[in-house]
Amino acid sequence: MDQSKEQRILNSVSYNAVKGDPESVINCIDKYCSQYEWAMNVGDEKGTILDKVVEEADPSVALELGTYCGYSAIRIARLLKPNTRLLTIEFNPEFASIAKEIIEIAGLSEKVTILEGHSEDIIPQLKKKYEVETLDFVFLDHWKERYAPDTILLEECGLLRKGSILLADNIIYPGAPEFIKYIRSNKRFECTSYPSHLEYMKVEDAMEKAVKDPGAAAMLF
Ligand SMILES: Cc1ccc(Cc2cc(O)c(O)c(C(=O)NC/C=C/[C@H]3O[C@@H](n4cnc5c(N)ncnc54)[C@H](O)[C@@H]3O)c2)cc1
Ligand SMILES: [Mg+2]
Repeated sequence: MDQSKEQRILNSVSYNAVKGDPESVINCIDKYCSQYEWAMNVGDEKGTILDKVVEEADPSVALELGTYCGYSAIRIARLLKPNTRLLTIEFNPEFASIAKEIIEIAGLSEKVTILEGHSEDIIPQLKKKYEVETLDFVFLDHWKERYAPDTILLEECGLLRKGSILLADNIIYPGAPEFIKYIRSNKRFECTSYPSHLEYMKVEDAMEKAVKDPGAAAMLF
């Protein structure tokens, strides 16, 4: 049976990237996906926006929804301080195992925990099973119709605090209209849109940042 695209991405990383060097893994995936096979990694243009928001959040505990091949997990984890961690949820077992190997090649296995399963099943386990108090940063990049229900679920599970930062990919393409409607009409979130382009393409796309109760957090300091 011939290999999947994701397996071919792993092959390229395994052959071309410098072990233990996250930047070389990021560059290798971007090169492969822009030259040979398009894949739904956040990519370098939107990845730069992701980097900036992660640096702003400076998270102790970060969550990603939709690991895929681990590209954005590596972008996030490479910026995390010592003794901080990224939890990333992925329900496709093949993608989870490929991501695990790619994250290992980047030398970031200590900082990243891949939680295999559906976000709607795992989010309610984060506090007790994964010892999460609250999440400082959440990157949403899974099925777009799950963005809104999972944001509501994060709230219901008491996982968001004053100042928690959410960042959502693909607000224009494929689009996440229910999420945008929910988050922009929710007084407790301050939203910012970052226009960009679909990974490896000239198609318009955007990312949306939503900060929970920003004023309150600001008043604390
Ligand atoms: C045909 C076509 C192709 C690409 C595009 C453009 C385009 C561009 C992009 O940046 C995109 O992010 C996307 C996109 O669809 N992303 C969906 C990403 C899913 C990954 O997350 C996993 N997953 C999905 N739901 C869950 C869930 N509840 N719990 C746990 N894991 C989940 C899946 O297992 C995948 O690993 C699409 C538009 C149209
Ligand atoms: Mg995406």
